Amino acid sequence: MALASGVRFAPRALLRPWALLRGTTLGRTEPAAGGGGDGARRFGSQRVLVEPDAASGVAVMKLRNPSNALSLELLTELVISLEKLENDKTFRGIILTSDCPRVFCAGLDLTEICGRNPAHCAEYWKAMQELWLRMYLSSLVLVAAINGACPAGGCIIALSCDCRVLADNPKYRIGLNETLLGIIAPFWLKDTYVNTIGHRASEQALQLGSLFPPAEALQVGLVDQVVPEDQVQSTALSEMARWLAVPDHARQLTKNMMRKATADRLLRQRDADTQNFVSFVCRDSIQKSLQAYLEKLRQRKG
Ligand SMILES: CCCCC/C=C\C/C=C\C=C\CC(=O)SCCNC(=O)CCNC(=O)[C@H](O)C(C)(C)COP(=O)(O)OP(=O)(O)OC[C@H]1O[C@@H](n2cnc3c(N)ncnc32)[C@H](O)[C@@H]1OP(=O)(O)O
Repeated sequence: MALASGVRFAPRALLRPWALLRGTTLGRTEPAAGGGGDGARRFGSQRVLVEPDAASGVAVMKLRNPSNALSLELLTELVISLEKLENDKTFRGIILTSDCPRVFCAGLDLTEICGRNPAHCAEYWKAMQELWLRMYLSSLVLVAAINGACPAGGCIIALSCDCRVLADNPKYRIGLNETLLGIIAPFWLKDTYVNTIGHRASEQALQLGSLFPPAEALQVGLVDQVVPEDQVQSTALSEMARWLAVPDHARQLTKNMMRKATADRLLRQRDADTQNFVSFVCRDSIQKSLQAYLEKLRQRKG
């Protein structure tokens, strides 16, 4: 499997991705609902459903994990689906959206870093880096159709797309709220934020752990459009058409020119970033606060 980073990254899950997917449908195709014609074959895995439309060259990728928390399995399946579409010259764009009601993506799956050993935390963080690198540098047009809450790691997934359409629901807040959980966004999340909303707005939002409701997210430039919930998909398709109207080679080279320095910064320090992450999250104090936070989330549900 070609990796965004070259040779250094080899987490067990990605060296043996199919092992994680035993019993799932990844790689199998089936007719899309209401489809059946050319390009209407969907494929997917347990946690990622892909509905490709060969005629338009656009695939809709739907996340369907509980709360779409970014578990190691979800990260792995996302990378595999992305790679599959990148390698198929039929496709020029992906609309990324959620199949879970009210949640686009709940961010890092905290159960992957709470009560786990350092080796697992390292494997998990490398998978997170890998997904970000692949999405951020993807040659395809990525449009996020954000149809639910989008905190922290969820916001990063959205920020690594080229364009964001958010449903107009005050509960669907978006932002990097790490500080409120007592954790610190690593430099590459910070860089992605700065690249999108500018330095001053990022400085404020990161320190305060702001989660922006739709109107404010639009105002600060975190999303490109806010539309009624039932128009998120159609607006994402219109945005996609606008981006696909540009010749691929010119758009791709321009994207690379804009993003490469940010990605290279992580590539240069990937191991150190992993070590920082692991030593930070494995601290007793951080483990205790992660545990308390997870407990609060579970109780809130009941
Ligand atoms: C100095 C060096 C520094 C180095 C770097 C160090 C650290 C950087 C690292 C970290 C970066 C972190 C980024 C993150 O992404 S942290 C995760 C942040 N996410 C959140 O805070 C979201 C929490 N979830 C929610 O607010 C709600 O669940 C949500 C609004 C998303 C949905 O609400 P809803 O009411 O629909 O669903 P719930 O009933 O609350 O949840 C259902 C179910 O899901 C569980 N769950 C939710 N989110 C998570 C999660 N992020 N991880 C794990 N599990 C999650 C929740 O507990 C429920 O579970 P269950 O009861 O059904 O078992």
